[in-house]
Amino acid sequence: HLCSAVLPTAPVLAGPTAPLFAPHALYAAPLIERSFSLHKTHTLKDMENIFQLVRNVIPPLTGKRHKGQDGRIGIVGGCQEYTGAPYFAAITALKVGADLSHVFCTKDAATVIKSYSPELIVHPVLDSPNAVHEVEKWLPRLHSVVIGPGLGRDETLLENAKGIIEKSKMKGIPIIIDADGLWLISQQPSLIQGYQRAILTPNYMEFSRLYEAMLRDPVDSSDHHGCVLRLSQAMGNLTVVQKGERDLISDGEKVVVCGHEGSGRRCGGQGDLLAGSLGVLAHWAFLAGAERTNGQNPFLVAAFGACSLTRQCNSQAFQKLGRSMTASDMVAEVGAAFGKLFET
Ligand SMILES: NC(=O)C1=CN([C@@H]2O[C@H](COP(=O)(O)OP(=O)(O)OC[C@H]3O[C@@H](n4cnc5c(N)ncnc54)[C@H](O)[C@@H]3O)[C@@H](O)[C@H]2O)[C@@H](O)CC1
Ligand SMILES: Nc1ncnc2c1ncn2[C@@H]1O[C@H](COP(=O)(O)OP(=O)(O)OP(=O)(O)O)[C@@H](O)[C@H]1O
Ligand SMILES: [Mg+2]
Repeated sequence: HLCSAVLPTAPVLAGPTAPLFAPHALYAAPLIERSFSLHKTHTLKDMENIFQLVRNVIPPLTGKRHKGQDGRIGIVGGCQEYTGAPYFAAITALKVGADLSHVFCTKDAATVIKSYSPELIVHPVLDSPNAVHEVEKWLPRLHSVVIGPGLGRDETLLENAKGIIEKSKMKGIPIIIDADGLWLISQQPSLIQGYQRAILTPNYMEFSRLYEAMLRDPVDSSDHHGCVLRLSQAMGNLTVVQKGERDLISDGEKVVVCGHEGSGRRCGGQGDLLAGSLGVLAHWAFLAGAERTNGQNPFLVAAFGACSLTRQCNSQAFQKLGRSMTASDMVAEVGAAFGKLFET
């Protein structure tokens, strides 16, 4: 069933050198041509496999677990200008299946974010003089942290985010870096370089900034594949998710493509849903380990899961609302989209 639903946008696993099939050609070719391609079996197998790998890491709802076991996620972001982004990330983490979702934001953003949702735990600490310590106290209770949605670019806040990244690394916690967190990384790549429990989720601009900072070259728009691979390698093989018409996910060894059908609508906040869902999936995949992911890098599997989920939410919300669809409408689709992709 899934095969036919996602055939035109099948994920592809490819190595850095001479892959068995050329992913670009595969995507450029019309469906009919691809169906007769020599590589059909290989592609279908990979596609089914990677969805199956996502399913493998999802914890079963057994009734024997206590609150918190399926995920306690921290979101670092939210300032005077941006209160939506951390909200979208945090609420999505809950709707994907985390038990608790914490937001660490500035004082003036906190009341606003709390008023969006009673489900979120909101800490107004990010602009306090001892912000890093205030967040550090919570780190032993968190399974993953998402740094950057709605963080803004205030120097003090970026400095605090830096301290939080350093403390999270010391604890070995998976770190998802998005939005203004990526701005910080572009200025100081060594902050995260080589930490393979980190996942970067750049959009077009964020990717260009990072790539130029690391490779000292502009992005080669005729070779997205090579660019994402090289950026991951330059960062020390952490996972990079280049968001776009197709999402390219790489750990410097492989490139996984997610071209799952979404829609033409690009409202703000979609990336925040991706970051929040990845917070949970990264924890689940990391906990499940390489055995459950069939030897594949768990973070590649988590990223593929989060990308396909976000795109499925986009597709479902768009079918209902068309052009008026916004990020909140996508949040409302998380449950059904997750069920459709991973639980049927
Ligand atoms: N409701 C909210 O509070 C939201 C807040 N947001 C926050 O806003 C802050 C800035 O995020 P931005 O994503 O705007 O980051 P940037 O300040 O890097 O801006 C990206 C810019 O690139 C442009 N762009 C995007 N794709 C492009 C493409 N393919 N080709 C050319 N230009 C392209 C966009 O129009 C945008 O102006 C972050 O803190 C982010 O989290 C966003 O997440 C959106 C929602
Ligand atoms: N052209 C596109 N076609 C289909 N899906 C897309 C396209 N561009 C982005 N997406 C999807 O939208 C999601 C968010 O990507 P996007 O590039 O909008 O992030 P962003 O700019 O960080 O968003 P945000 O407004 O939340 O900051 C990703 O899951 C990506 O797969
Ligand atoms: Mg973004």
